[in-house]
Amino acid sequence: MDVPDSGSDSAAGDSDGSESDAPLKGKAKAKAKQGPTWGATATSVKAAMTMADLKRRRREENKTRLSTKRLLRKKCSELASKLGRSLTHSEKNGVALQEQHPELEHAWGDLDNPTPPAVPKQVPQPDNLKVTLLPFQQESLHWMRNQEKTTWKGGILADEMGMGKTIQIISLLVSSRQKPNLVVAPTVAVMQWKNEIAAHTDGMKVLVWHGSSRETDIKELVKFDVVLTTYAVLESCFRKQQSGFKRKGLIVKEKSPLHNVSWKRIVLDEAHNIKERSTNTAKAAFELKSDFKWCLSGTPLQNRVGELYSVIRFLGGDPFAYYFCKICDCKSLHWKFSDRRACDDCGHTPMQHTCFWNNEILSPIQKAGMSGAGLLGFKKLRILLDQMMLRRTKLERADDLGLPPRTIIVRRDYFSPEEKELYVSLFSDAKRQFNTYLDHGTVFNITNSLTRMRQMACHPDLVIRSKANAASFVPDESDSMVCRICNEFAEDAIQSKCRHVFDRECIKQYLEAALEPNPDCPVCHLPLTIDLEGPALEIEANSTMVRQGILGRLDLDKWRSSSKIEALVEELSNLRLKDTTTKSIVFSQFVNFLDLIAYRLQKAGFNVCRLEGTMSPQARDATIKHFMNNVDVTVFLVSLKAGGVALNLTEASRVYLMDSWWNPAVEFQAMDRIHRLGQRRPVEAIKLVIEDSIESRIVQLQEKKSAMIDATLSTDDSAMGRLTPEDLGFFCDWTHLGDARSSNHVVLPRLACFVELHTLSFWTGLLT
Ligand SMILES: Nc1ncnc2c1ncn2[C@@H]1O[C@H](COP(=O)(O)OP(=O)(O)OP(=O)(O)O)[C@@H](O)[C@H]1O
Repeated sequence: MDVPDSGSDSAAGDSDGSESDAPLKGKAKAKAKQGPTWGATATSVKAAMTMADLKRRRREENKTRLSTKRLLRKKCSELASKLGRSLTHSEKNGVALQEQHPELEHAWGDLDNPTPPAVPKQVPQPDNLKVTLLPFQQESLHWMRNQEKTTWKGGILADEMGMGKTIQIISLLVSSRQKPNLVVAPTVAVMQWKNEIAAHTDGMKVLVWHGSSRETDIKELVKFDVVLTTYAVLESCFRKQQSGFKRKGLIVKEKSPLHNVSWKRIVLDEAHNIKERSTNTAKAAFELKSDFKWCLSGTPLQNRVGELYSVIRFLGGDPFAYYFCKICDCKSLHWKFSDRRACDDCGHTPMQHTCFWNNEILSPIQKAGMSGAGLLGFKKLRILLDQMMLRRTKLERADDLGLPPRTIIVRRDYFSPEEKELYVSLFSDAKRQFNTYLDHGTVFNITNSLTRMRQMACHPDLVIRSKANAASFVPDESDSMVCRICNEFAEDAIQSKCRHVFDRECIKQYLEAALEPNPDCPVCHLPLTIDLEGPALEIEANSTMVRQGILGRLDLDKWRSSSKIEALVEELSNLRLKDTTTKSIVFSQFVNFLDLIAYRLQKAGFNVCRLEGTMSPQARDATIKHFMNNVDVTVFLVSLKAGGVALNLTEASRVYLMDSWWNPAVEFQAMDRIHRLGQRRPVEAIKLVIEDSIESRIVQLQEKKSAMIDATLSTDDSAMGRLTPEDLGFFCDWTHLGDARSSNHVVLPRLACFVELHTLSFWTGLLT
């Protein structure tokens, strides 16, 4: 018998597919609540009915549907005449949602006269906190206490980097001392948290929950005031619990202690680590249980407005993070379609379900930019952020902070004639490949070409003498750890199912910039399956596998520097002439480039030290202390991937960014390692750009992204004016197009997240 598809006349639902493997919960309860439904589970219901019953019921349902349709049409036309324009798809969806979920009508309050956010007051310093809070920190303590009384039960503390978010959360923990609390932080920040808690509290008990011998007894964990752990450990525990792991040929599942404790508070430090909602790390965070939840990030928005969904989902924002059914009262935080055809709770199709966030904010901004429905989307986003985010900038709170000024300078240099010739040849090659791709649809690896061009702008040897290109190349054990995209020793190495090794950041870029939705492995061209958030490949302690730097492949007697390295030498030499005590940090994401810089600077008489991702935590700590405590060590060469976040390096007052990164937030994070509380000298951040290369284009993109971030996070309306509707479309989240069916091997064929990179027009513009 025919079962009518109740969804045939409705618009598409909008899952990102990210929760398709969510556990089945409350199914029976919900079904009982909804009554019999059409769809996958309808057969047994039908069997129990007589033919007459079925016909009668169908007639009744059709009647209801018709009258609902008529009602919706009427409501839509009323709204359209009120707005003076035809309704968008999302707006029609919104009308349908409100019909089934009347509470949504008031979700935004009065859009024409939004309630201004409450102004936080200063509360007295908590007695048992050993550091004196600055006035703006006393205000955030007031705000946090109040937030815990709202339906959000937490929020996002998004002060700029270096304003002391750690101490602000510690003040909350001591002001209402309850346990146990969980802090999840990047690995480099864990010891910093431990030290700050030890230094500023009255003996709070802290457990660093890391390493293979960590405590598994939940009864022991709950005895601590604060349990500190990392995103990698959180993800790994969740994976072992959900999917299990192989032991003696069998799949074993292991309970995750972190997910089986009911925490008092959970704090996600550098919460942008969960920005991709479909990753295992984000899902692992979503499944944690606590009374109150806090997110800390100086850069909560890095690429796209859509990234904010993850933190809203983590906080459990109702109704903003929920999926709603358009034809019944079903509502869920999870995308629950076990059979991919019918909702586990209500039985209606995926087409009938809509994520409130996507419908109200993301789609309108994505489709209409900053006019009409898009502008309304931005207004709603502002209202939402005002409810649950506190962000102060260093400029706004300059008086409280007493920080010296920070100047950002872009130094523009040009290639020498020889460098230019090499660059043009590389560029022509990429252009030729691109044209063949356009004409014949052949394989074209954009990321490889982009990386080569960026490396060429730093020093031609990074391309010509890369391992893959070196004439005298003899593979050794360390080659198994070379990233197959940038040909550098992979500092944060992950492996694809086809067993190729990539630097995590490089393969992310590759996937994000792909022209086709499911890009192949850039090496073997098999379908690419890789867990972007999986643990990094480990180098055994007794391994002979050490990074063979580029210097070993060069004839140093004949070696010549590059325009960019000479620009740095000039900068540092001028600085040394003025003041021998000023210390500088030099960031690059290419460790081979750091080798060349180190060689050249040592020849110029500078005493340097360096920090790389392959160093153990102890070695990192020792190197940082060496730099901080020795006056004659004036230059610290730091790999951007290893030392770009969470470090306090206030002994230095100059930062040099040697190569441009697509995401400006990464650069801001790096610059703010020195511009933070504790800094006494004026700070300068100098970006070195080769003007006649791809780098000048990257700087343009960064400016657009910064404008988008300002427009979203601040109340600065002029920032919005710097963006075109097309820019806004690019910045929105397309992850719902992704296929994230497997929780362990997440493939993210995202199309738009790399701003313009995915568009043919970008490439045509760049390569003509
Ligand atoms: N009230 C205060 N008095 C003295 N020092 C403070 C105070 N608040 C914070 N600090 C110091 O400021 C430095 C920066 O703090 P913290 O690392 O918490 O900043 P943050 O906002 O978390 O930065 P990021 O976002 O870069 O991690 C730390 O050394 C901290 O001890």
